[in-house]
Amino acid sequence: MHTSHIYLQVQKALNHYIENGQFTFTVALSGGVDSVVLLQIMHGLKEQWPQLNLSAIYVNHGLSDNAHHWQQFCQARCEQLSIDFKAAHVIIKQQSRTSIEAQAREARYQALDEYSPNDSIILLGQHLNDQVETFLLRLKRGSGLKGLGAMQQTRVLESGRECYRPLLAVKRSEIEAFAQQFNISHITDESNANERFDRNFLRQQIVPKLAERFTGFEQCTARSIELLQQQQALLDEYTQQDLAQCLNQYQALNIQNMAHYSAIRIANLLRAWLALFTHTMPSQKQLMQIMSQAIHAQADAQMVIELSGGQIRRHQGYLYFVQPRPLAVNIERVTSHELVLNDGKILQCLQGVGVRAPKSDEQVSVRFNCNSARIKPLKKPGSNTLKHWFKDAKVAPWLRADIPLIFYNDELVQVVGYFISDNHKDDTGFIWEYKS
Ligand SMILES: Nc1ncnc2c1ncn2[C@@H]1O[C@H](COP(=O)(O)OP(=O)(O)OP(=O)(O)O)[C@@H](O)[C@H]1O
Repeated sequence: MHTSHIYLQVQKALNHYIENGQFTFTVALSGGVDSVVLLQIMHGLKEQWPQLNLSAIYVNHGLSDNAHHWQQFCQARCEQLSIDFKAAHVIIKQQSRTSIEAQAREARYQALDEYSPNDSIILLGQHLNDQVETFLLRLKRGSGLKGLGAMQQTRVLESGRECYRPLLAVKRSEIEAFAQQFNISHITDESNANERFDRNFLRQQIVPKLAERFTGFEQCTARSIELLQQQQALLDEYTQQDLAQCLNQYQALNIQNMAHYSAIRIANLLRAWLALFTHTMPSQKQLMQIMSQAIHAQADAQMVIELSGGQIRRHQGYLYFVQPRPLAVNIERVTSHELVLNDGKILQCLQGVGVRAPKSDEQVSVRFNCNSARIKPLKKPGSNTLKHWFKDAKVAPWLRADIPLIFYNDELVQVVGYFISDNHKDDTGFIWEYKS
């Protein structure tokens, strides 16, 4: 076993972890030939790397009548090899929009993340043929560079934990031959034969024909995928540079800085910018709308583009992505020097240049969204409404409702972060600020 090609491939693939002192691995064990062979190889590698800390996890989706049987099979296999085993049960809530397979996959990755030991790398059994099939499925959907790049060898889960696919360069036939040679039993999922599923159709009907006609078809496709992934990585680097050029500290995009870019470069930048806030990307039509309205329209035109998860708005030469937030709640009768607002931010009252202390008959309150309240700000020519002063200070309209306003009875004495009342100014008074 130790000299077989596939064993050496896995050993080579994991070397960089071992060299960096990472010895803890969890095999995502489905009972299928790929992950069972992977488990066996990892068990073999333990002789060579005694520090290896191995475990295995089976995710029971409860979708097949056989799920329990598969779980028992995985458990028994691990007991034979003295490998720690865990079964995680997940409940798939049927949602209409996504396929049951996609939901099961998502739930599976979540469970693998949640139930695997904290410091372990999760090992997955996907191989070269899975990769080729994924590529062809994406081709059929009309994917671009990123989609055709198919599966990465490493996948980072929501928590930051790594999944790794050490068999990605190994052909299915080799894995099956290995299982046969070393008499490794495994489960066969009958649904894999059903050609109603596109992947099975490609596996059974298409890839064998292509491989018969074109020698080395799978390896050549894998080579193309590798090149596509490299080109995507390169593009990502350039995209990061563009973002750095155009983003301000509020994650708003400077329109002028990107206006001289080509249309495809702007579209790429917009997608990368939106990905900072939302998983749902705009359609091609929405993207064109953003480009024509946001970038090329009159500078002073009001603009709101609704996307799922938020709105794109333009203000003072910048594009903002505005997400729905809970309405700020007033706090009447302030008695403390530290307040927790309903969005979780903390306001504190410090001593210094600010407004005088309230008199005994003055009630302090924090209010929001009082555009018609009047104030004469320090160093401003006269008294006017808050709406006027916000405009004067170029505060984006959607940010105004979140700015805390300090009142003494019904008199506005401070607009936090912006103005203090000239009439209440005191060099040894009080000033309200956000606690960082
Ligand atoms: N029920 C399961 N429990 C634990 N691990 C699993 C389970 N099902 C699949 N895996 C892991 O995922 C690998 C890929 O399996 P499979 O190709 O069936 O999954 P998929 O997620 O639908 O595929 P893909 O991610 O390629 O679209 C397996 O080799 C195994 O490591």
